[in-house]
Amino acid sequence: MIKLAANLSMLFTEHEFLDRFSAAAEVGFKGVEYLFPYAFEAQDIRQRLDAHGLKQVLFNLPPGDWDAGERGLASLPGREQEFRDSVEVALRYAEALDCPRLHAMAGLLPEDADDAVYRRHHASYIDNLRYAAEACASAGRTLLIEPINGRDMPGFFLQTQQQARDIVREVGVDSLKVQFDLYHCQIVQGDLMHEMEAQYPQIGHVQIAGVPERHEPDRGEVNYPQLLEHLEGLGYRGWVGCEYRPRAGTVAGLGWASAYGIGGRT
Ligand SMILES: O=C(O)[C@H](O)C(=O)CO
Ligand SMILES: [Mg+2]
Repeated sequence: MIKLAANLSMLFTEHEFLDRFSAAAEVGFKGVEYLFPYAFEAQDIRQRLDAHGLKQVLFNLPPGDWDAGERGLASLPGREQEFRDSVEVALRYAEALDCPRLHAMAGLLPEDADDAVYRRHHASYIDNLRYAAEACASAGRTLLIEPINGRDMPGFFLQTQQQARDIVREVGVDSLKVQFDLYHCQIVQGDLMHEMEAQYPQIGHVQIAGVPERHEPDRGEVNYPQLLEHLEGLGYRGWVGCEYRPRAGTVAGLGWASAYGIGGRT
């Protein structure tokens, strides 16, 4: 059965962050993900996970200066030491939270990037991902890269599924996998069933949201029940992150999730 994880950066935002864990557990979630844990002491998060029987399934490496518009460090030339330091911070939190997956956001290309700039970003990306994937492998964890659409994140370095496959192959470290976000894939290229099958061997995590509004997955362009059934038929037994902004209240919008054991008060 598909295992849904609550994305606490988007769901249950009716509550303060540390109170979202109990809110998610209350409606049946067994796994949680979010953008970043770093504003909190790891033990404060760990206490919530343990108190509510939740697994920490994913979070992101530090992204650089998020408030200044940065969206990851992995492909940024000249920021290699900062990226390596971010890997160490993320691995410390992953150890404390027993989190098996870490997402390294690629970062943004300058608007006027020419081929030479693109190649420098690509070279930094490959070197940084190799370093991080080897560090994750040593810690028994998986490093993820995620194609993100250029409408939500203009200039994001990694946007297509084929680009992600090529980069995973070029890095050549088994612990590097793809975070397959079906919302982004539909916006960038569509053809979701085909892309799912092509990506399946290197899928390390899946995320979903309704397209184009990024609300609940029960509205919009994508037939998620059929896609998730197909994903399970391929043999995927990982988590599916619910990374969407509820239309009118998190719990009120969970009707679609009852098919996956979520939504009833526990
Ligand atoms: O936005 C997304 O889809 C990613 O999953 C993310 O973690 C960065 O925002
Ligand atoms: Mg995502």
